Amino acid sequence: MSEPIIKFDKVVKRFGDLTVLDELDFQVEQGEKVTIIGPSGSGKSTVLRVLMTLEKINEGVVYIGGEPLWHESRNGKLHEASEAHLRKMRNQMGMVFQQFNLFPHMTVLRNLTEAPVRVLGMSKADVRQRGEELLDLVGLSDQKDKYPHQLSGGQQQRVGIARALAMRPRIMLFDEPTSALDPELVGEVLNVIRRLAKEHDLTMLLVTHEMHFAQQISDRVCFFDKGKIKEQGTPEELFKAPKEARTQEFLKAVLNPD
Ligand SMILES: Nc1ncnc2c1ncn2[C@@H]1O[C@H](COP(=O)(O)OP(=O)(O)OP(=O)(O)O)[C@@H](O)[C@H]1O
Repeated sequence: MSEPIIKFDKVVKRFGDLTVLDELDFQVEQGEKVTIIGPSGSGKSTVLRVLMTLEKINEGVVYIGGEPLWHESRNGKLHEASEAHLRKMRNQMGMVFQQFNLFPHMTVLRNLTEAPVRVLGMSKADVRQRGEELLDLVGLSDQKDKYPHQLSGGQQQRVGIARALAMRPRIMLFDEPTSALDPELVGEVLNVIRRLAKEHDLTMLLVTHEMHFAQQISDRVCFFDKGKIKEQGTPEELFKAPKEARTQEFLKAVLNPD
């Protein structure tokens, strides 16, 4: 098998005395769609935030496409990465947050074109065309001249997805992308992610509380508990025949809350 596109090698992340990632070993293959599920506080979002270089790690090494994320190799040794290295590595990833984080003073299309022009130095014409294609992909071609406050939460989140894709990432990270939405708007966002997963060769890593969706979309589901992967497998294996008592208990609680 080729080199994993994401690899966590004994990664430790602490906040003060609290160990949030506990010598975590975790890998994602190129093109794989992986979902992380688990109880609140188990470290799920931290995995994504570490990848997006929003949280530093304390120990271990994270690799993206075989290259250390938080380190640079000099004279055969790993040293703390420079800001330029972090920026280069971060540009390989796109992240969709719970809160959509759109630029409020920019139109929908400008939200998509701003960073590719400014950060990647792409031509305005190319970026505009790509932006329009992406708005088509998320079903919002007719909204391109509106401002974020004129859109529903579901529409804003679809712009958030298109905006992340506009940076041409190799890896898409989704951090509970529907948890801030009214229930009737969840479906339209999940549909867009489902379509992306099906039609594109992107590597996708998702944290979600939507178990049914995780089941449908994932090649692999990882159950996190206390900063480690307690159990992982295909959706079929994990949801239909979980082996660990902790996984069984968690799934029972979330699938049959009453
Ligand atoms: N900046 C921070 N400072 C201190 N503690 C933090 C910080 N960020 C996260 N934590 C703590 O780290 C732990 C793991 O957080 P994380 O957000 O990764 O959990 P999670 O599994 O995604 O949970 P949830 O499902 O509730 O979002 C939690 O106990 C959280 O309170």
